[in-house]
Amino acid sequence: MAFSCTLSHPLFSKIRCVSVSASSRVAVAMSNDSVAMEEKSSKLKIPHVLSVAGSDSGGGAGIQADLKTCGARGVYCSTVITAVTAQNTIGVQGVNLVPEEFVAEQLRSVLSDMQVDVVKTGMLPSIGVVKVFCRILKEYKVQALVVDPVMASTSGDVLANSSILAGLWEELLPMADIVTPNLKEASALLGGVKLTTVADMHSAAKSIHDFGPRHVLVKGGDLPASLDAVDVLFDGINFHEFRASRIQTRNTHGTGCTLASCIAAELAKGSPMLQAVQVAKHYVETALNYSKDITIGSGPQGPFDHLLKLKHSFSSSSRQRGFSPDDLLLYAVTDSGMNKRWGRSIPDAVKAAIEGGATIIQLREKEADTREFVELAKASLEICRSHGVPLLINDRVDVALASDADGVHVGQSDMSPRVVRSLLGPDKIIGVSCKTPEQALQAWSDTADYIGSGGVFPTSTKANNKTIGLDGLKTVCLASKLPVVAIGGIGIGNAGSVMEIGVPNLKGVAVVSALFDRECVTTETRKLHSVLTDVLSTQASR
Ligand SMILES: Nc1ncnc2c1ncn2[C@@H]1O[C@H](COP(=O)(O)OP(=O)(O)O)[C@@H](O)[C@H]1O
Ligand SMILES: Cc1ncc(COP(=O)(O)O)c(N)n1
Ligand SMILES: [Mg+2]
Repeated sequence: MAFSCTLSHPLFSKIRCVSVSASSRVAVAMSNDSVAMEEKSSKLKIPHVLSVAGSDSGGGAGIQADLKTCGARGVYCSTVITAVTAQNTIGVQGVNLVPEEFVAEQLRSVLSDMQVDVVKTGMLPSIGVVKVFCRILKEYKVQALVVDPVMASTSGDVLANSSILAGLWEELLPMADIVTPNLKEASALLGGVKLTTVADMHSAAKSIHDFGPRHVLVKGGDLPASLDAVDVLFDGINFHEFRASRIQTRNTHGTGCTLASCIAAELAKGSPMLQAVQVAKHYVETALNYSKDITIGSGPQGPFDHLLKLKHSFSSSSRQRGFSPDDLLLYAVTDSGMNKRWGRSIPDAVKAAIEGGATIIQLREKEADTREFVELAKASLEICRSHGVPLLINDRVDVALASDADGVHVGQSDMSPRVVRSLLGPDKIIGVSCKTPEQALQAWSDTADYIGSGGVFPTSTKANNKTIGLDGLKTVCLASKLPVVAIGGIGIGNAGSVMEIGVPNLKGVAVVSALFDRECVTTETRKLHSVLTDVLSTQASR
């Protein structure tokens, strides 16, 4: 049966809602059709966490943290909003409570229909909301309940006052599979005891366990003078300490919400509790470390980056822009053998080439073992980033991932560019070696960013490599929808003639021996750079 109501709270005074009663929905859910649908949908089921929490306008904690965390951990997240807060990095400027009846309605909407695996609570701002939540949750079967007993924001502003404590003690905690108080919340739950050491955290966990939750995790983010960030888990029999290095950062707003929702996400995937806490702890540490330098807002408590992504666009040393075909102009490909012969490390060779004007670097390492290759890539990447030059890895997608290089160049017998794209994501650069028009078209439909075409001339770096000559290069360029870099036997003497074949998508030349099998890489790169810029300015003046 449908009915409409006007919500009583000032926040919603103008809003009318239309709803369907819970009982009619249960009846529908029991029909044969929906049973069949349920069976079908369970085959494609994604783990599902329901977050019951407050909205943080600043986006770092509360509902927003839970949504991002679940998203980052590959888990679906539905939401029941208990309060709307006006919050930023300075503090909490206002709190507007959602009426209890409307919290109840949201709960029923989600729980009656959406196959929730795990429920996670954050800000439950009043005893009424705590009671409504407990009453309704008992009507539905879920796999686990994670309770983050939020009482204050990190800024010290009150989000739920001590009047909720009775509801926690008597109703909520006995239902919880895990409760995750910080030091202040643990102290409040225990009537105000002082907690200042890890030993205190152990005894607090034990005492809170007496209220009935299956597990208690006392979080030590605010433990004074502790080098590590230590959390203590008690499962009713054993204690487990989780330690992470304490990240020096202002961006700790929302760590508690994030930890709890990550635990919920891992439980929803089916992990046992100990493993869920371990993963969540590691996730928070990684996210904090990753975003320790980002600056959002001017207050003392910044949010961090749940998606481990912002660093790239905020850090001044990172690439500031996406791939541009003009990056292909002077494409330097390192060769470990040659550099070794001339007594250079790969990072030194990279630095020298960039100083001479290389516009993109590819590391082609056929000799180094994997661990060494990753280290070489990381060291080279630091140099490339500080000059705004993209760094690609030849063949090795794993090395590109491990080093966070800007992309990969693959050959026809390496991993398909489409698979590489699925592994590296939309922002990385993917290049493919192509000798024929068909291969060039395939590279485009496989989502590559550019193609390397050759060998144009015979070369010592690839024995038995069929050359395609300038005519072959031109044919491939004309067919290609992607920008092209020419490769194979190209140096200062012939780069001009290659660039002058007269096709607009030929954007540059890739060079190995002409730069690295020489005594001074910077000098040779500079010479080649001036040949190429001469060609470009002649072409521009035509
Ligand atoms: N600077 C930090 N470095 C590493 N981990 C931290 C840091 N601050 C907090 N944590 C971790 O973040 C999680 C949330 O802890 P805490 O800040 O105590 O809770 P809350 O955010 O609820 O106040 C815990 O696992 C804690 O150990
Ligand atoms: C809406 C809302 N919920 C929870 C917190 C706690 O944040 P923290 O994780 O920093 O203690 C918050 N600041 N705002
Ligand atoms: Mg905190």
